[in-house]
Amino acid sequence: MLRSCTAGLRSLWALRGRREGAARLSADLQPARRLFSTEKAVHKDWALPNPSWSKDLKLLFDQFMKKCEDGSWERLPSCKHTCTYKSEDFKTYFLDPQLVEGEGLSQAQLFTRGFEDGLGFEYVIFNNNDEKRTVCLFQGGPYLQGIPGFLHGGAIATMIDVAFGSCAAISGGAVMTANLNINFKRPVPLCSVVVIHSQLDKLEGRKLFVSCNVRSVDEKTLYSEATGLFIKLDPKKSST
Ligand SMILES: CCCCCCCCCC(=O)SCCNC(=O)CCNC(=O)[C@H](O)C(C)(C)COP(=O)(O)OP(=O)(O)OC[C@H]1O[C@@H](n2cnc3c(N)ncnc32)[C@H](O)[C@@H]1OP(=O)(O)O
Repeated sequence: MLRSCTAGLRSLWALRGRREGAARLSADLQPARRLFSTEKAVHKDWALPNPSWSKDLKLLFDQFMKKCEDGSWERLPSCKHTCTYKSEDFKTYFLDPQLVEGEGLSQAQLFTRGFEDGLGFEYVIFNNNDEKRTVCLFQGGPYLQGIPGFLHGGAIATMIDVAFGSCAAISGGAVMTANLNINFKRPVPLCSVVVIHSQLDKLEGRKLFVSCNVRSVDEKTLYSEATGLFIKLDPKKSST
């Protein structure tokens, strides 16, 4: 395992070197890195394959893209600068308008998208709105190491939180994490791909109860199980 991880790291560093030219993305990948615009800015969609994605991740991505064709599943785009996930709701209800308008948020970016390709969180989330569940395909890079050769538990918790957030948002819209419970059953090898299956178990007023499991690509290894409580934000309340 360690040998394959070392090989993975070596190829990541080689990749990094190759990318230090003027063209950051290779020409053939530029169409895949779709750009889409909002009123204010142009944002890159990070939930698409890049050269650091392993064969496993690309294969699973293709399988889920196929499932999207009949509309039962949808791939969630992902921006560094929170152009998705109804960020306007959060701004309206929870942020000081001066902070929003001023320089305060100009440096802000999504924690999980703050790493160079392949070094941190590589992931894509697919939603099944009818079944109120999500699948998150996640490859944790070398900067997420905890004990040598394995992912940091905090990185796994982060990814579970993000996957849960997307799952809860299907029914709740703008939600926040109130509680997370994680059982870490097996360590996750660095640079491997895991699949996080999340589902909404119960909706009770503003409370959304979710659960998930984190498994290897072949589903033989159960790495973690978790439950979470998300609260639908109340526009009449302020968190500050
Ligand atoms: C593109 C981006 C995609 C990224 C996805 C990212 C996902 C990441 C999401 C996060 O990490 S959010 C950051 C971490 N979370 C926080 O910082 C939340 C901090 N907590 C709060 O702001 C408030 O506690 C919260 C908004 C969650 C709830 O406050 P409210 O005032 O709106 O609700 P309230 O306290 O009235 O509680 C509503 C109900 O939930 C229950 N509740 C709240 N917190 C609970 C808790 N921790 N455990 C159990 N029950 C809880 C509470 O008892 C009550 O139950 P009942 O309706 O039955 O009376």
